[in-house]
Amino acid sequence: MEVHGGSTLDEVQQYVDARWICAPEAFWKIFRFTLYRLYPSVKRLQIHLPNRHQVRYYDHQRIVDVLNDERNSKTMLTQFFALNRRDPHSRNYLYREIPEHYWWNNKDKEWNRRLSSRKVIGRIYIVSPSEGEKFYLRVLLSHVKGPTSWEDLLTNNGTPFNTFKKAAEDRGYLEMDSSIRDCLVNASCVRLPYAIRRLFATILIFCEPTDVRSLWNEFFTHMTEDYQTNNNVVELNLNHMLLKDLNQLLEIHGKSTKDYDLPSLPAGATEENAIPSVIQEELSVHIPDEDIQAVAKLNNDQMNAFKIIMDVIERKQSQVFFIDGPGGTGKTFLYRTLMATLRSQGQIVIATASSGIAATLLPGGRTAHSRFKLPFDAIPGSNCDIRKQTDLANLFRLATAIIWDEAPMTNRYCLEVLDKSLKDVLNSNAPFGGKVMIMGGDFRQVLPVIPKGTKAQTISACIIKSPLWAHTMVIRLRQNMRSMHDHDFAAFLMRIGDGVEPTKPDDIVKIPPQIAIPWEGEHSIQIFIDHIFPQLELHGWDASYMTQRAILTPKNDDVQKLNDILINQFPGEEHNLLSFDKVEGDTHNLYQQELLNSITQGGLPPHILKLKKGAPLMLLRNLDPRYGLCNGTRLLCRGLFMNMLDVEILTGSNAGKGAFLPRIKLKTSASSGLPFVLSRKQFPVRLSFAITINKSQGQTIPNVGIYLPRHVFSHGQLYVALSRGVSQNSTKVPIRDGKLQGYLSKFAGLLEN
Ligand SMILES: Nc1ncnc2c1ncn2[C@@H]1O[C@H](COP(=O)(O)OP(=O)(O)OP(=O)(O)O)[C@@H](O)[C@H]1O
Repeated sequence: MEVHGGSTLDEVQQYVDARWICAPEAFWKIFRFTLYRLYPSVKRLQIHLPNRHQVRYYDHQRIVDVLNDERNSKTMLTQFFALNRRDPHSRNYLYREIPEHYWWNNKDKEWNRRLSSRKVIGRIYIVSPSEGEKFYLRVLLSHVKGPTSWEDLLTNNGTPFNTFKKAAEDRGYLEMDSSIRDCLVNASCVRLPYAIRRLFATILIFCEPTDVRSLWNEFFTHMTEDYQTNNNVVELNLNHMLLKDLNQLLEIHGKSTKDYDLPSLPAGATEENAIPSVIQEELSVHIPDEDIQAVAKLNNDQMNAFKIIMDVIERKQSQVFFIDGPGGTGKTFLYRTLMATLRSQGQIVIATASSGIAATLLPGGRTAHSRFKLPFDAIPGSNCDIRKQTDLANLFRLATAIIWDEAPMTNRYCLEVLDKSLKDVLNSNAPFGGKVMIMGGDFRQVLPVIPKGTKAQTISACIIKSPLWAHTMVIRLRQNMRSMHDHDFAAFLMRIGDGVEPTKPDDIVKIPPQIAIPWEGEHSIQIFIDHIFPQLELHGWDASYMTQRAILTPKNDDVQKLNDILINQFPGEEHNLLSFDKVEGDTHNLYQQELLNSITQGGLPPHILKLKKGAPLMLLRNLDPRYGLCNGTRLLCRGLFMNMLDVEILTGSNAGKGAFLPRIKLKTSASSGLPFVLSRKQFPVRLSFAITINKSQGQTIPNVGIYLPRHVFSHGQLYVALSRGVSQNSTKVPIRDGKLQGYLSKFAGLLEN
């Protein structure tokens, strides 16, 4: 609106003139009420290169005087260095954290200790990457605590650097072009050729290397070292052997060496009549001796199930089974016995499970999604990606039985999609194309996850709601073998699982006194930790100690809090490995690093991965399910480098084996609630002293702690957590002593935070 006419345009005046003040606003102003308020207040922090800060002066001042005035040499940043030189307390903070503890005295140009508890947030001014050194200075200031001078900031481990970029690179704050090569260089020092081949395949799939051929040339000898020692073979053969091995490793992710810039296998190198690798792989699954001998150990229920299933197989009939048993009744034990018996007769059993971690407990186990090539979101009408003429279809034709553990966690449509596809591939109208299908699980445990779904939606997604359920023979296992030496505990678990344990108001369950650790304040958390991880400082590197224990809690935030406490108590030198975060397609750098680094999500590794050698980890991606590297696999950190982790597998049928992990790009999913896709390049692991309850499903944890600062949030979680334990004496839950409605007792749940 233009109010003033005339040639000169005064925007400010126009705004003032055009203002309309309503009566309430007028009153507000007349009575001088506050017009705006910002809490917590935000303090903007100056950033500049050495001697490149702004200085303000009046026209009448002489430049020489301005330059000689000592006040003009002082800025928030230079005074931050000065503060760190004189005050040891401030050295615990980053530049941006300083305003929370000190206030900027502009008159004296110095940082003074803050006495009030007013909350203040510090923000360093934004610097674009195009500003070069200033940008790298900001990167350093965002990560280095307590620098005392420019020189201090430019020095790492005693080595001085002449640019901020080099100093930031040396500290591991910048992504280096050579990171993939460095990863392979580190791995080749350990000299485990099979692990280097596996790492090479993982890099091809997850790291998008640009110059594959030069990596191949450089690390060829390291990848083929064991071929040379095992066989007296010539270079060409080595080439073929390596390509074939890589092909097998890539196949699991639907890739082959042809997809990369690698030498090609000559036509004759793949024998026409050779057994296809998917079938060969199933035929060569290792059969553990203890599984073959396990038939003699089966209890009555297990033996009954074993006989019924074997009878159907021997008669070459088809049937769908569901092994229904509460946690610890030996469902996995039964599948392993069945598999060992059939496999030792040369038959093929396809072993799958709904979760990666349950799949690793079965020899040759794979996740159902990857083995059946199920669509990501199965809906009625979708199909598995199994084509009739493929080797995979032949594998299903040849298989004697299919096992699907933890089936109740799966959406019923997955089951129906598989049924439809197998009918098509096997040309049969019988359920699952006439195959013997052995599903199993426990409906007391975690059910299919329907994001933001109601209880009714969860129930209707259950497999029992599928028409296939009518064709399913349910076989029950009743005896709890996990806690068979503690009958009271087994009975308590059954009552919790069946929902018949009496509850107090707010659905709080009374916990038996042997399990309870009374909550007497924050120090009780240490007592709790000491129960589960006794003498932790003496057990760095102890794989058997680590596999025997874990703390379970419903939420990721609490997992992180407990892991932080435990890693600080763990012996050894601490290493902080930082992720490289960016927003997909953010060419204008709209999102600042601090924001991206602060994003934490269940499936993402943390920005700062605090590690010590010998500490337990958990893998967050299905890197190589055949080799036991699944989402949820527990690992032990044997060695760590800037771009490579050397780990040992702790759980599942590959326990004890080693692997190398590269940094990989992990992205947030559409359900993250973020308005952008965050891409984080980090090792796909987290610490695993503490894990979420959902990740523990299927595992036996002899010393288990359950930390419930708040109610469990989904069906079956309390039961899953408690049923990981073997007895009351080795299961611990901190609880709050409380008097509830005149009833003095101990209750699970609700610790004060
Ligand atoms: N017949 C048996 N003899 C000896 N030990 C057994 C027997 N059956 C099961 N176990 C042991 O009991 C423990 C629990 O068994 P398993 O993991 O098979 O139970 P599960 O029903 O699969 O449990 P979950 O539902 O929690 O996955 C394991 O340590 C297993 O070795």
